[in-house]
Amino acid sequence: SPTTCVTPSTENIDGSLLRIAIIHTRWNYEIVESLVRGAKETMISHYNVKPENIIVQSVSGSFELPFAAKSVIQSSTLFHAVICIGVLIKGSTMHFEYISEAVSQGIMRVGLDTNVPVIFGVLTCLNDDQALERAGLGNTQEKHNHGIDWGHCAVEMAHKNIN
Ligand SMILES: O=c1[nH]c(NC[C@H](O)[C@H](O)[C@H](O)CO)c([N+](=O)[O-])c(=O)[nH]1
Repeated sequence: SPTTCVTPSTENIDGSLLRIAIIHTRWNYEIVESLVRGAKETMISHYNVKPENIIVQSVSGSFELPFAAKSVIQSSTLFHAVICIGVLIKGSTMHFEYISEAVSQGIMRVGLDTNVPVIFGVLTCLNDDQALERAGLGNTQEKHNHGIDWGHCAVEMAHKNIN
C-alpha cells in the first residue's frame, strides 16, 4: 500500500557487525511487544544482525524514550543505531498531543545531538484498533507491523553511520 515504508535497496547490507539498541515502553506492552519483535526479527533475518548485538531496554512510557536513548548512546557501549518504540493512544484529554510532540522532537534531537541515528518507532494513534493494526495485530487486511519498517530503517541508517 502507498503508506508502507518503501525500503530502498538495503538487501545487500551486511549487518553482522552492527550493534543496535531497542528501547521500548511498558505502556501498551502487548502492542509494543509485537513492534519490538518485528524490528528484531527483520534485522536478524534480513541483515544477519547478531541477536547478541541487539540490546533491549524498557522504560515506563514514551515520554522517557528520548532520555533513555541518550543515556544508552552515552554509555560505554558503542551503538550504530537506536530504535525507540512506544505506543501513544489518544485519551479524552490533551495529554496525547503534548506527549506526542515532546517525544518526537526529543527523539529527533537525540539523534542530531549524538550523531547516532535514532529511529522514531512511536505509534501515535487515535484509538486501540489503529495501534493494533500498525503492530500487525489487527484483524483487517490493513494490518502491517511497522516494527518491520523500523528494523529496515535502523540497519540502513546504522550502515550510513559506519561508512
Ligand atoms: O507511552 C505512553 N505513555 C503514556 N503516558 C505516560 C508518559 O509517557 C510518561 O511515562 C509519564 O508522563 C511519566 O513521565 C500514554 N498515555 O498517557 O496515554 C500512552 O498512551 N503511551
